[in-house]
Amino acid sequence: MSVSGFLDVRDLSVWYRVGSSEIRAVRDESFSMEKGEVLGIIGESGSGKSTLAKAILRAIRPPGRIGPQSKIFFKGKDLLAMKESEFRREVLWKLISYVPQASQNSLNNTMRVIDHFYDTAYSHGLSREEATERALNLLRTVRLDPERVAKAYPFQLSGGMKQRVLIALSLLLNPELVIMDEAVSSLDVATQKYLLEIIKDINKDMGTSIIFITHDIPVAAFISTKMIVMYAGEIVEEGRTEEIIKKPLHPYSNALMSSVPSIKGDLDRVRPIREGLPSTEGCLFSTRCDRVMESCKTQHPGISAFNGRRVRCFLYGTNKAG
Ligand SMILES: Nc1ncnc2c1ncn2[C@@H]1O[C@H](COP(=O)(O)OP(=O)(O)OP(=O)(O)O)[C@@H](O)[C@H]1O
Repeated sequence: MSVSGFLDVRDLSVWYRVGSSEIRAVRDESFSMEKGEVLGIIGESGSGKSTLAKAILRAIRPPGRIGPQSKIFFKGKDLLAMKESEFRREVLWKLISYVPQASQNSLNNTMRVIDHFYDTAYSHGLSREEATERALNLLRTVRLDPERVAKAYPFQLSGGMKQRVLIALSLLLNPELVIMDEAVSSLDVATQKYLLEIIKDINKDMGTSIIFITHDIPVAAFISTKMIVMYAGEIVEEGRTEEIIKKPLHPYSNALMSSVPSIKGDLDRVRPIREGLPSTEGCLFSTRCDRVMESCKTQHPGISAFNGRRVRCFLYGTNKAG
């Protein structure tokens, strides 16, 4: 697979310990991202999307662990090999920042909005004047009234406004990559649309690259230029968003697209995804796949290149059965 020189994730595995057993949340996955892209990561709940993001942010805490062979390069720097203090000083917020899942609750109701900006600014050596100027500009960028909102307390703002504050905050140190985890999920549809347009403008006008994690296919279709589809900790398909939306190749991607009315056809053609747990043998999706073959039940498919995409399925590429 190609190497971008921007973000290159190699052989990433993440385990969590639950009681006496371990869950493999990301299974030896590799992918790249180019500067300026909006990379959408989609998949059902529990497919490993947030874990992937947390690994890039070095936020997997024991008893969770990252496999020793895993590498995450950002502009050539091996993030997992850095000292924790160096990562916090040189990378977090400055190069890579994030808007966490359920993030509206991450603002402190006893602090004014501007104080949240000061907190991050001080820890990175930015003066109060500089922080104020940047904060007001960023609040304007996310289409908030800067003077009024800066002085407000989070509990005085609507959900959509709080989310915009968090996006502004994530941009304070002008990072090159922002990871947004379910950034619009808790909002009503009209507010979602408004916020997605703001995020698109940030990508276009500021050149900020974005990893956008969502289980919402229409949202991913609207915002992303490239897409990764995850199932049970594996990347099952990767390619340009418009191509995956128009013609999903992997049976799981196809099932996802067919489960959404606004993406493919009318309501009569909406099909819920067949229920079932990931298989413990062969292809993980074989228990739910409507194109399952005998080989899928015993052999595990690797991911292979096919028509400008990568697909993990025996129907395509060098994996193709027969
Ligand atoms: N801290 C944790 N301890 C134990 N298991 C975890 C932990 N965090 C995630 N998991 C498990 O790892 C797997 C992947 O979870 P993850 O949150 O990455 O998925 P996701 O696709 O982001 O789903 P969601 O949108 O629901 O967060 C799931 O089986 C989940 O239960």
